[in-house]
Amino acid sequence: MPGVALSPSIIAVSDMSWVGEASAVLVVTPAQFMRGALTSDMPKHGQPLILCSKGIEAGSHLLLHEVAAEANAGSPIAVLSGPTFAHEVATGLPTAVTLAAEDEGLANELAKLIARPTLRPYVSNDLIGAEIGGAVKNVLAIACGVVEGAGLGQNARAALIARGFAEMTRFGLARGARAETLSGLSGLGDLVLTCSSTSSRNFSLGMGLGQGKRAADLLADRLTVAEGAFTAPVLREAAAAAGVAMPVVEAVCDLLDGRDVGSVIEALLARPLTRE
Ligand SMILES: NC(=O)C1=CN([C@@H]2O[C@H](COP(=O)(O)OP(=O)(O)OC[C@H]3O[C@@H](n4cnc5c(N)ncnc54)[C@H](O)[C@@H]3O)[C@@H](O)[C@H]2O)C=CC1
Ligand SMILES: O=C(CO)COP(=O)(O)O
Repeated sequence: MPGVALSPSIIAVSDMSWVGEASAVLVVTPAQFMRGALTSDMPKHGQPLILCSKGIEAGSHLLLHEVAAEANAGSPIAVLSGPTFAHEVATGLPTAVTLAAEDEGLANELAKLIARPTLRPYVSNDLIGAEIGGAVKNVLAIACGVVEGAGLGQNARAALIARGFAEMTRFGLARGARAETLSGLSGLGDLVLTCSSTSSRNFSLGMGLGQGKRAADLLADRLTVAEGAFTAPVLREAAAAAGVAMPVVEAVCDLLDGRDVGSVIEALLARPLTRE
């Protein structure tokens, strides 16, 4: 974000030896690189790690707080997640977020560190719920982008948000999340944000797919990460392992794998009728 100054209380580093100076570490690498970043050259000073990335680790199906606990045993862990387009936060537009830690005392302490007049953290002790909301909504945002790109209308988008939220809730509950976290800022809040704006990289990736472009070409052109593209196949596997049906997530995987939009939408709509 050229032209936007970081607060002097935040130092951005790629040289991990600086980390010792910090009172807390905001971890912001793309989800699939978090284990590597925390394992490699990061000195272990035991400060709280505040995980800001959204995803599920490929292969292990672990949530990122579980990855961080393995990679950096002994550091207290918190998750910061919610409807937060970075450019809006950076320019001081009003924003509310979930700040979750198992130890609510730690969450309260970190909330005081992070809060600003226009940035309002709400604390929680449901790490699982906070992470699943953020990871799943990225995949659903791709689906909503497809609806936009393919010109399928606003009814379809609203249906996808509601049915996608049902999928998020089923998967979240199966993995131990609490329903009220999933319907809060880091779940439904972030889902609504990213499913309705081209500011979302996931939504705009979906728009390209909806216009018939190839996923590989769209991803090759990107300078920044669209996490949903990496989360989708992992989520499909993790949902199958948990015995949870996620048809919208499966449809996104099919599109990312190159199936054509028309046949994927047709198959989604042709599933047997069922109870809400
Ligand atoms: N940009 C946004 O509005 C928000 C982003 N997030 C999440 O934050 C995470 C990062 O997103 P952005 O900063 O927007 O992505 P980005 O793509 O702009 O930046 C990612 C950074 O990670 C670095 N990186 C890439 N591979 C790496 C590796 N192997 N090891 C260490 N560093 C590596 C890149 O050089 C880059 O500086 C994602 O999980 C995203 O979902 C969460 C909330 C809002
Ligand atoms: O997570 C985000 C906002 O909360 C950013 O969304 P995108 O990664 O889709 O741009």
